[in-house]
Amino acid sequence: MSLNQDEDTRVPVTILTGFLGAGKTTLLNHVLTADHGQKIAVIVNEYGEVGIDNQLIVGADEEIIEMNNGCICCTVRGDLIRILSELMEAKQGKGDQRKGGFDRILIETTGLADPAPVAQTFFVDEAVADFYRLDAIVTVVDAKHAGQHLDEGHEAQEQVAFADVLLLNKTDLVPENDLVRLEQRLRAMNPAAKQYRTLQSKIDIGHILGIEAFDLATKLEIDPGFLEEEDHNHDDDVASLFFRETRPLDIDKVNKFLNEWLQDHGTDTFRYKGVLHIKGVDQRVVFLGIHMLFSSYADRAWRSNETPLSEFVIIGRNLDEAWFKEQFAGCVAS
Ligand SMILES: Nc1nc2c(ncn2[C@@H]2O[C@H](COP(=O)(O)OP(=O)(O)OP(=O)(O)O)[C@@H](O)[C@H]2O)c(=O)[nH]1
Repeated sequence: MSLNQDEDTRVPVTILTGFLGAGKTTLLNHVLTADHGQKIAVIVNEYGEVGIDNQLIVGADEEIIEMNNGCICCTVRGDLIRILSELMEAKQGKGDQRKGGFDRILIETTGLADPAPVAQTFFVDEAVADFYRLDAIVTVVDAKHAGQHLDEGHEAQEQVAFADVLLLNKTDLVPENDLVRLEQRLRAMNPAAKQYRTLQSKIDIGHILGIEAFDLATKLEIDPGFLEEEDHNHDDDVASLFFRETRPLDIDKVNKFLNEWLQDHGTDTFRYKGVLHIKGVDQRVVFLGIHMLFSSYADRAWRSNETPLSEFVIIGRNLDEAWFKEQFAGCVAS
C-alpha cells in the first residue's frame, strides 16, 4: 500500500449513500451523463429481491453491476469483495478484460444501508485495500423527509455521521427556514462534512469525485470500533414487498389504491417504485413514491425483445403482504 497520497495510484472509490428516496439514483444518472471524461464502474445495491433502479439508470456505456441479494452492509459484503476482486483482475488484464477499462468505482448503497461496514471493506480486506482507495462517502439528504428519518432511524443517522460530503437535496420542497434548520442539525451531527444544497441532485462533479476526503482517523473518532468486524442492527420492522404482474394494469386503479393506503400509512411507507405495464400505453410507466409524495411518468417504449410487465417494490413498516397482493391484483385492467 502506498503511504504517500501523491503517489497513490490505487483506484478511487466513492460510496454514494442516503436514505430511501433521497436522490441517489438521480445523482448517479447525473454523474454518468456529465462530461468528465472518466470511465466509472458502478455497483448498485438495492433493497428487495428485484432491482427497479437498474432499470432507471441511464443507458450509459459504463459497467453497471447489480447486487440485489440483500443489504450491502450485512449479507452481501462477501459479494462486494468478490465483485471488487473481479474488477481488479479485469483491470490487471486477467479475467474478463472488457470490464477493466474503468478509472474509478462508484457504489450506490440501499437507502437502508449503514455506510460504515461498506467503508470498512476498503480497510480490513487486504487485497481490496491494496488496490482501491476510498475517496469519499457522499450522502444525499432528502430535505423534505430528513427530519422524520433522522428522528426515527439509526441508518439515516449513520449515513449523515459518516459522510464526507452531504448533499441537501430537494431544496425546492421546503422553505428557506427549514433548510437552514436542517443544515444546522446536520452540522451538529457531522461538523467535518462539506455541505451543498442541490436540486435534482445536481452538483459540480468536482465536489464529489476525486476529492480525497475520506479520512480514517476522523472516522475512528466517530466510531472507535470502525475497523472491528461486529454485528450491527437494522430496524426489524422495516420490510420490502415485491409484486410482478404480466396483465396490463389500470393506472387509475393503482392511483386510487395507493392514495387510500397512504392516507393512513404514509408515514410508515418509506419508498415504493415500479416500472408498470399500463393498458393502452406503449411506453413503460415509471411510478415513484416517498411517503405521501408520488408521481408517475411515461418512460421509453417497451422494446420488441421485452415482455411488458409490471414490477413494483414497496419498502416500509407494518406492510400486510396478503392485503397488498389482493390490492395489486385488483389493479389489473378490465
Ligand atoms: N422535488 C424534487 N424531487 C426530486 C429531487 N431530486 C430527486 N427527486 C425525486 O425524488 C425521487 C427519488 O429519487 P431517486 O434518485 O430515485 O432516490 P434514491 O435515493 O435513489 O431512492 P432509493 O434508491 O429508492 O433509495 C424521484 O422521483 C426523483 O425524481 C429534487 O431536488 N426535488
